[in-house]
Amino acid sequence: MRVDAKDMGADLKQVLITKEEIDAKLAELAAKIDAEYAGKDLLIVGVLKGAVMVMADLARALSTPVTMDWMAVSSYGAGTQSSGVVRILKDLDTDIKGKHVLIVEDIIDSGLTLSWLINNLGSREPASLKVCTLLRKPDAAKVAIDVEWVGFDIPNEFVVGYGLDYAEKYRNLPFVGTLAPHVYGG
Ligand SMILES: O=P(O)(O)OC[C@H]1O[C@H](OP(=O)(O)OP(=O)(O)O)[C@H](O)[C@@H]1O
Ligand SMILES: Nc1nc2[nH]cnc2c(=O)[nH]1
Repeated sequence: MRVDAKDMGADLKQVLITKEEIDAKLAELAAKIDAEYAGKDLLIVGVLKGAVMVMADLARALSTPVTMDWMAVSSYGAGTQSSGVVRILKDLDTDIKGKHVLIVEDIIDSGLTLSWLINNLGSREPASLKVCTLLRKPDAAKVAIDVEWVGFDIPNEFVVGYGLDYAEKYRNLPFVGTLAPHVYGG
C-alpha cells in the first residue's frame, strides 16, 4: 500500500508537489541531461540520504549510461536549520579526476551544503562538475550557486517527503509537502 496524504493525518499541512508532478519534471530534466552528456561517460553522485529518491528516479529516466556513487554529508542534524558546518559521513568510492560528474541533490536551501560540496569535489579535478536538484528555495539562499538543472523553486518553508526527512521520518512519502507546525514545535 502506498503512503498518501491521508495517511499523514494531522502531521501534514499541505502537499506542495505531487508524485505525478515530480515524475513529469524528472523526465523533462533527464532529457536535458541526456542532451548535455551525449557520447560522454557520466558519473552521477547522490548526496545521502535525502537524494536517494531523486537519484533512483532520475537515473531510470536517463537514456545516458551512467555510473553511480554516493556521498553522505550532514549539516542539519535533527533540526530544521542548517548549522553551516558540513561533515563528511561517507566519501566517494570513486576517484573523479578527469570524469564528468553530476551532483544530484534533493534540495538547495541555504546553499551551504552544496557550496561546500562543489569546492570539495571541484578540488579533485573532474572533467566537469554540474548540479541537478529537485528543489530549491530562492528566498533562503545564503550563497549564490550556479545550478544547471532545477526541478522546482519552492517557498521558504521546511518540506518533507520524497527523500526529505524531519528527524529521519517522512522520507518515504511519494510527494513533497509541508509539516503542520505542531510536529516541529513551530
Ligand atoms: O542548502 P542547505 O541549507 O545546505 O541544505 C541542503 C541540504 O540539507 C539536506 O541534507 P541534510 O543535512 O538534512 O541530510 P540528509 O540528506 O541526510 O537528510 C539536503 O539533502 C541537502 O543536502
Ligand atoms: N527535510 C528537509 N531538509 C532540508 N534541508 C534543507 N532544507 C530542508 C527542508 O526544507 N526539509
